[in-house]
Amino acid sequence: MSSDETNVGVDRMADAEPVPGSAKPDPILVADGVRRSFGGLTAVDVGHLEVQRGTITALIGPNGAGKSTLFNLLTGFDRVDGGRWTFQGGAVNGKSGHRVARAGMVRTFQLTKALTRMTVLDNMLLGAPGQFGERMAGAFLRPVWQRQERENTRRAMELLERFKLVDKREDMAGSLSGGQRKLLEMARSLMTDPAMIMLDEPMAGVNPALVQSLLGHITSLRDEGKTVLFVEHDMDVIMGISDWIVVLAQGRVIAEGRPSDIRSNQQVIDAYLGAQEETAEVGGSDDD
Ligand SMILES: Nc1ncnc2c1ncn2[C@@H]1O[C@H](COP(=O)(O)OP(=O)(O)OP(=O)(O)O)[C@@H](O)[C@H]1O
Repeated sequence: MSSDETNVGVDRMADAEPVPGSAKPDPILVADGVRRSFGGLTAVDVGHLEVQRGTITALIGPNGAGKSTLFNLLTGFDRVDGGRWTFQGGAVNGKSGHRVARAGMVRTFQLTKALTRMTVLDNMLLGAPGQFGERMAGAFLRPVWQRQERENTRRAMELLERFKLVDKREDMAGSLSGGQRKLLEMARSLMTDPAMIMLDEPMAGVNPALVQSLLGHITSLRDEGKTVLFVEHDMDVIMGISDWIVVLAQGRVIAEGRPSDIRSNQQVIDAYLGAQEETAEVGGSDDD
C-alpha cells in the first residue's frame, strides 16, 4: 500500500505516541482549543491535535461526533467559538474558506445542484486559483488573465486525464455516476495544487468497482507528498488506507493511533457501541 522509499511522512511517524493530542515529528496542521457549540450542545471541543505532513489521516467517530463540524471550522467554513490553529506554521484561524484554500488547505465539496448543471470542465475551472479575469477586467490586463485562463484549462485537462474523466469534460456534471462525482470533487480540489486535501466521505455512494480506483488516487496523493485528512464511515476503507486515525466522540479526541492501535482500543469500541445504543434507544436504525 505505502511506498517506504517515497513516503517520508509515514516513516517519520514511527515514534508518534498513540494517545489523544500526541505530538507528531513534522505536523502540517496544529490545532489548539478548537470549540464550537450549537445552542447548549458542544459539537467540537478539541484540546490539541496535530496532523503529520505527508500522511493519510482518518478522522472517525460515531454519528454526531463532530467530524463535519471540525472540518468546516478548520477550513474556514464555520465560525469557531474559541481556539487557534496553524497550517504550515502560519495561523489560519479566522480566515475565510477562500483564504485557507489559498494557504494550501482545501476540502472537497459535494456537487451542489447548481454545479451539476455545469460541464465537468467548467466545474474544474471554478476550482482554479486566482480567477484574475473576473476581478480585474481591465483591457490592459487582458493578456495576463488570458494567459492565466490558458494555464487553468491546461491544468484542468491534465487532472481530468489523471482521474479518467477527460472524455466527460463536456458532459454535465449531474450526468456522472456517484463514483465519478467523487473523482471530480477530488480533481477539482487539486486545481490549486494544495499541500493538504481534506476529503469528506470520499467513498459515500461509490459503487465497489470505483472504490479501488478512488483508494489508488488517495494513496498516490500521499505518495507524492501531499497530506490527506479524510472523514469516512467505511471501516474497511479506514483500516486499509490510513497511516493514522483520530477518533472523535462527543466533540473530543478520545483516541489516536495506527489502525492496529485503534482496532483494539476499548474506548473507541465503547464510543461506537454507546452511540449505537443511544440510536437504538430512540428507535433509530442508522447504518450510515
Ligand atoms: N448547524 C448546526 N446547528 C445545530 N446543530 C448542529 C449543526 N451542525 C452540527 N450540529 C450538531 O453538532 C453535532 C456534531 O455534528 P457533526 O455533523 O459535526 O457530526 P459528524 O461526526 O460529522 O456526524 P455524521 O457522522 O453523522 O455526519 C451533532 O449533534 C449535530 O446535530
